[in-house]
Amino acid sequence: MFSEKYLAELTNVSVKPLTYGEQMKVQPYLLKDISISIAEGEWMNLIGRNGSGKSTLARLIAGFGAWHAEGKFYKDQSRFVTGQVPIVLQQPDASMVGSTPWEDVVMMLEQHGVEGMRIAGIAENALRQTGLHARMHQPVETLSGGQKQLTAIAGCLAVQSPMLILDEVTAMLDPEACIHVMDKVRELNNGGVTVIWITQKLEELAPGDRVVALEQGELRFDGEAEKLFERQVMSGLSPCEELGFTAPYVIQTAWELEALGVNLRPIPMTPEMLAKAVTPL
Ligand SMILES: Nc1ncnc2c1ncn2[C@@H]1O[C@H](COP(=O)(O)OP(=O)(O)OP(=O)(O)O)[C@@H](O)[C@H]1O
Repeated sequence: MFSEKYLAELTNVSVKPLTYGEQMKVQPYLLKDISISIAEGEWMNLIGRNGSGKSTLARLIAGFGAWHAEGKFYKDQSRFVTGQVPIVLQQPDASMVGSTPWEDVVMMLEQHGVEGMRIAGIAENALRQTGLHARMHQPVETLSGGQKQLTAIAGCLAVQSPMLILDEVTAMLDPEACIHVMDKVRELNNGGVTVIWITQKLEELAPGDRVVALEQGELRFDGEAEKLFERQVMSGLSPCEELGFTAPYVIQTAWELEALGVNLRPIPMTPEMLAKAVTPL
């Protein structure tokens, strides 16, 4: 159930590329007729294949980008200090400007015109929130990819954005770092920060999460993660399969069990949930 208080709302939004000619013929729209609302405190996963329009949608919500957009777009400007939503990108080095996490966050605050006397306290707090406090003076080149991503996230938190957009931030991290970054961002979300989590890894979806799926710039699914994986009676396929995504191993196992007549609804999304669902009471 999504809250009534929207931070951003798009109604029938379409985006056309700025360049015309050949590109317009192959791809007249980058996004087509998108209606979507993002409630305060929500965790929204945005999924889709390469080129489906995820980053375009993220940049539109964030307030960056150069295209022709049409339709209605509302953002609660009173909640965004700078009017823009910070985006953390896939490449850990892309967002680092300082030579240590401390310097990076301080520079972010200076850029946003935060009063000098307040900067140290805010920076320290943001680095503590992301678990980087003990490493805040460590040279950037000695930080791991995950620690760099957490530094970028700390910078976003420091400027008090009520929303964070994370664009495939775990794509270049090892499995342990992925879990660490994900846990930290979940913690921030539990504390009230609205999160748009862009991913191609469906194992990152958690039970009860909202999932929004794009295909060739069009909205193809907006609902709970469990529904993405539930096979329909008529077609025998789940929205996940219809969209051509590979389901996580635990979901594929659940489908096999369902085919054998085991009733598994809601569909178990973790190995623990699956084990519990098939264990006789
Ligand atoms: N400003 C622009 N002008 C023209 N075309 C653009 C522009 N921005 C993006 N595109 C095109 O729009 C399509 C969607 O790109 P986008 O980066 O949003 O997809 P994506 O789902 O994030 O892909 P990926 O997973 O590969 O990052 C692509 O075909 C891309 O080339």
